[in-house]
Amino acid sequence: MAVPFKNPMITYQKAQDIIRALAKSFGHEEVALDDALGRVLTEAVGADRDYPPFNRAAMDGYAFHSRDWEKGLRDFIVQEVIYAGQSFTDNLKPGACYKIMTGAAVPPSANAIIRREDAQEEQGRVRLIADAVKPYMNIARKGEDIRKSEVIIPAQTLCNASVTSSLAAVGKHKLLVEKLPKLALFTTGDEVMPIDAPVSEIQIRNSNQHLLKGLLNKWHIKPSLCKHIPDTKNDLTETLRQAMNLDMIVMCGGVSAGDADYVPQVLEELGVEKLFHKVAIKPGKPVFCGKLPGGGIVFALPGNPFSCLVAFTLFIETYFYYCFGLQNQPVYHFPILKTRGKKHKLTEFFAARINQGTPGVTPISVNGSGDIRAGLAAHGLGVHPHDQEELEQNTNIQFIPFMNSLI
Ligand SMILES: Nc1nc2c(c(=O)[nH]1)N[C@H]1C(S)=C(S)[C@@H](COP(=O)(O)OP(=O)(O)OC[C@H]3O[C@@H](n4cnc5c(N)ncnc54)[C@H](O)[C@@H]3O)O[C@H]1N2
Ligand code: MOO
Repeated sequence: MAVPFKNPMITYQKAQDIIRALAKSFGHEEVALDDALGRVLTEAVGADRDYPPFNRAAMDGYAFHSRDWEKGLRDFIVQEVIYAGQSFTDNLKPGACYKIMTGAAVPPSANAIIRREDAQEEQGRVRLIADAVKPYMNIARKGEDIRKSEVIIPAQTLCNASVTSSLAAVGKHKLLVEKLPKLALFTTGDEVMPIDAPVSEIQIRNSNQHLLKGLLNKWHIKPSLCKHIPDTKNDLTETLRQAMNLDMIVMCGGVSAGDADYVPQVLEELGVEKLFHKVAIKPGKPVFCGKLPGGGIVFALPGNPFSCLVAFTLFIETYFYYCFGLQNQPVYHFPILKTRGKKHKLTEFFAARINQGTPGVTPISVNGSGDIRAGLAAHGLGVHPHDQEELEQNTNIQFIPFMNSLI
């Protein structure tokens, strides 16, 4: 009798291609600048005026006209004191200067500033000391940074503090951002207990719920439904049914080959179209991904904590990068600082840390994908390609940083 045909596992690159092809925006919404950190801007923002908007004093000192200096004048009458935010009263008379503060607008009759440290002021007069004077020295000229209407922040930018401060500078207090998906987060397993409940020797605590909440939170996504589901087909069916119309379901556990691993079967019974189940990676191999009947997507991740972290990083993050119109998930190349072996034919992802001294990454040893310390101290995942038995010390490897781990 013929041996039943076993589907070959797809590569993680192929799985990522499938996910990218399905990615879509969840729509746009307007938010106040105060709520924009961590969100993705959907509109390009231009300068509302020239920057600096006026000729700005870059130093506390004395503003005068270089013409007077060229005529050999070194002693000036202090005609007026100008503070930041304050307008001047009169144009400079010949032989006069302004005492001016950093950030103040330099009047048109002055075109150079000598620093306070390079001047001697006494009784309304000042002696200015400099080897040479060039027009506009110590003055930031109107429009020299940015011209009015010039785009300063392109669309599809992730808002960090530098972005929100630039938006604030141009008066953009309301902005259009990508909407976040409506998402359900489910963990599964009869042995998995709430973290504040007593645990017997053969039970474990629900650490993955916190792992996944934390990973989602980096994208500012809060699940609208968050539940733990026991390992029965009935419980799974009833709970999953409530989430079929959401944009996304993220779940973990119950996806491999055990007698109680009902997740893929129940999802398909509820009308989910399987996109892939099992990818040629370690850890994370049993990951499942499917299309919800309502148009959303479901990711069912393996239950082992490190498998869950790896599958989230490779597949769910890829999905978010594309849905939010960001560039590809970054992949860096670094020398590996310690030789690393592997005995199987799958692509392996290992926790790794960027070194602070010698440039490179150091693998972090853990005792397999069930080790609860798996992601501790890691900045991201090193990639050990399927066809290489050994990654020799100092060879360049691919490194996928965890979202926001490098800043
Ligand atoms: N016959 C086979 N058995 C297994 C295979 C296989 O290919 N054939 N794959 C193995 C691999 S690889 C993985 S990974 C696991 C994944 O299994 P499941 O996704 O079905 O997950 P569970 O069996 O439910 O749990 C695995 C492990 O993780 C613990 N767990 C589950 N949920 C949580 C949680 N919320 N917080 C913390 N820890 C959790 C669970 O107690 C188990 O120890 O399957 C292998 N088996
Ligand atoms: O691949 Mo499983 O994801 O090793 O434990």
